[in-house]
Amino acid sequence: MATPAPAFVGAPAASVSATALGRSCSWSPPPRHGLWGGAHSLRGTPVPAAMSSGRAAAAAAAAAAAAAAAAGAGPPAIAFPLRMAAATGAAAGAAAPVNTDASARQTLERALSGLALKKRITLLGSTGSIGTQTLDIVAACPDAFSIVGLAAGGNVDLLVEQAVLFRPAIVAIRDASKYGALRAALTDAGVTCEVVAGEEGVVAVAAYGDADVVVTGIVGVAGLQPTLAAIRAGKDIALANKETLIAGGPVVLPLLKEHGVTMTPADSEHSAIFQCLQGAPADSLSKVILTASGGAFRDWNAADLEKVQLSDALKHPNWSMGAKITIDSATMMNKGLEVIEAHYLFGAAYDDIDIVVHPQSIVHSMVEMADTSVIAQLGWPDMRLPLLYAIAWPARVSMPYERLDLVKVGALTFRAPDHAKYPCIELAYAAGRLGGSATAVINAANEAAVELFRQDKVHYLAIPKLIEATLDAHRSDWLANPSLDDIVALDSYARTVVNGFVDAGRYLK
Ligand SMILES: NC(=O)C1=CN([C@@H]2O[C@H](COP(=O)(O)OP(=O)(O)OC[C@H]3O[C@@H](n4cnc5c(N)ncnc54)[C@H](OP(=O)(O)O)[C@@H]3O)[C@@H](O)[C@H]2O)C=CC1
Ligand SMILES: CC(=O)[C@@H](O)[C@H](O)COP(=O)(O)O
Repeated sequence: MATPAPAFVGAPAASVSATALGRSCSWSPPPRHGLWGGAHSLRGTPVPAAMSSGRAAAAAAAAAAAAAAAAGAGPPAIAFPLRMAAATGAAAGAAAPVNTDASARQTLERALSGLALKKRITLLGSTGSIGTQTLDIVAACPDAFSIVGLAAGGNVDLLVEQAVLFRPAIVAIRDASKYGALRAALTDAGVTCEVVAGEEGVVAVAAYGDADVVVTGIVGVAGLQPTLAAIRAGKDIALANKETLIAGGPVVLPLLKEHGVTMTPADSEHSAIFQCLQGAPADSLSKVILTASGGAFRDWNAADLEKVQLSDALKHPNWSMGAKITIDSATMMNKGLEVIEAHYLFGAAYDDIDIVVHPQSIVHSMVEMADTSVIAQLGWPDMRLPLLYAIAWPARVSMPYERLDLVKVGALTFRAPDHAKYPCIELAYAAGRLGGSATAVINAANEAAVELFRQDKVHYLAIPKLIEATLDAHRSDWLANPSLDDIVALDSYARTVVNGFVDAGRYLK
C-alpha cells in the first residue's frame, strides 16, 4: 500500500488521446474549546491590545527570551490553557475557492474553459518529493502541461536533468554558491535558459513570465516570499507548502483577494476537502474531518517514545515524503499544522475541525454538511492525484493510475487521536485559536525544533516542549494583525528562542 518512492521520470512519456475534460494522459509507473471572550495570553493573563510591532520589538523580545533561557530562567513550565478561542476572529474568508456564489461561478467558467486545458507551470522545490511528483504528471501529460520555471535548493545535478527534459525558460538555485556550477552544467547539456540564484532568484522564478500556476513545493517558511511574489504577479497557486499559509495566513489571504488569484490545495487532506466541497452551497459546510495516519509511532506505546531515534521517526507507514514533513507526521504536528491550514483554506472555525486517526490513509479526509451528510474522498496514498487536481482544477484529467480497489484494501478503520501521546496537536489548536502572530511562531518553533532533532541535538520528546515554551515566551509580543515584516521578524524570533533554550541546556528531552 505504500506509495512508490517519488520517481523522476526519465523522459516525457508518449501522450495518449486527449478529450475535453476527460483528457487521457500516459503514465509512468511510478478537543472542544470554549469561546475565549477577550484578549488573553496563552496562560490566560491579558495580552495588551496593541503590541509594539515590527522587527525591533521582536528582536528585543528574542534577545530577552534567549537571555532568560541562557540564564536558566526561561518561561516557567506552562500549564497550557488549551481552551482559547481566536482573539482575532475567523480568518478573513477562505483562501481556497469554495462556498461562495462567486466561486461557484468561477468553478463553472473554469470547467467550461477546461475544454482547452493547457497549463503553464512554474515549480518551486522541483528537486523534492512534491517537485519530482509534479514533474511526473507533466511528463505524462505534455499536451496539457508545460514548464515555465524551475527552482531548487541546492541539487544541481537533478535540476539540470529536469531542465534538459522540461526546457524551462528560467531556473533558480537557492544556494548561490552553486550558480557557476549550474550555469556550466546547463551549457554543457545544451540548455539555454535564464539562470538565477539566491533567495531573489527563487522569487524571480516565482513571478516570471506567462506561467498560469505556481506549484509551491519548497519545504518550510522559505516558501513564503516566493509564494507572495507569485501572487503579486497574478499566478494561481497550487499549494503544497503548508508552512506558507500557516505562518503567512494573515497576509496571504488579503493578497489573494487583491490580485484575484486562486489558491488550490495540493496537501492530500485539503485536496480531499476541496473535492468534497465542489458544488456545495455557501454555508453548507458543518465540519471538516481530517484523517491522520498516526505517523511512525502510531503503534508504539507512549512509554517507548523515550527510545525514539531519528531513523525511527523517518519511517512513515504509508507515504513517501521529504524528511521534515515525515517527522511532523511522527509528532502529529503535521495534523496540527493541517488544522490551521484548513482554517485558512476553508474559513472553518477551529471548533469545526476534527482529527480522526485512519491507519490505512485511504480516506484522505471528509466533510460533514449542515444536513449531517458526511462526504469523503478516497484514493491510494499517492500525492500525484492531489497534485494533479490542484493544477487541473476543476478539470478531471484521465490518468492510467491504479484504480482504487476497496476489496484489496479490505478494512477502513478509524479511532480518536491520543492527545497525551501527541501534545503537538493541542499546541496547534491553541496557536490557531489564538490566531494573529501565534501561527507564525508555532510554525517557526516547530521548524527549529525539528531541525535540532535532525541534528541529534535534542530528543524527539523535546520537540513539543520547545514549541510550547516558545509559544509561552511569545505571550508578551503577540500581535492580532501581524504585517509581513512582523511575520518575518517573529519567525526569526521563534528560532532564536528555541535555540536559546537548547544552548542553555533546557528541554533537551
Ligand atoms: N512530500 C509530500 O508528499 C507532501 C509535502 N507537502 C508539503 O510540501 C512541501 C515540500 O515537501 P517535500 O517535497 O516533502 O520536501 P522535500 O524536502 O522533499 O523537498 C524540498 C524542496 O525544496 C527545496 N528547497 C529547500 N529549501 C529551499 C529554499 N530555501 N529555497 C528554495 N528551495 C528550497 C529543495 O531543494 P534541494 O533538494 O535541491 O535542496 C527541494 O526541492 C512541504 O511544505 C510539505 O509540508 C504536503 C503534502 C505532502
Ligand atoms: C501526503 C500528505 O498529504 C501528508 O500530509 C500525509 O497525509 C501525512 O500523513 P499523516 O496523516 O501521517 O500526517
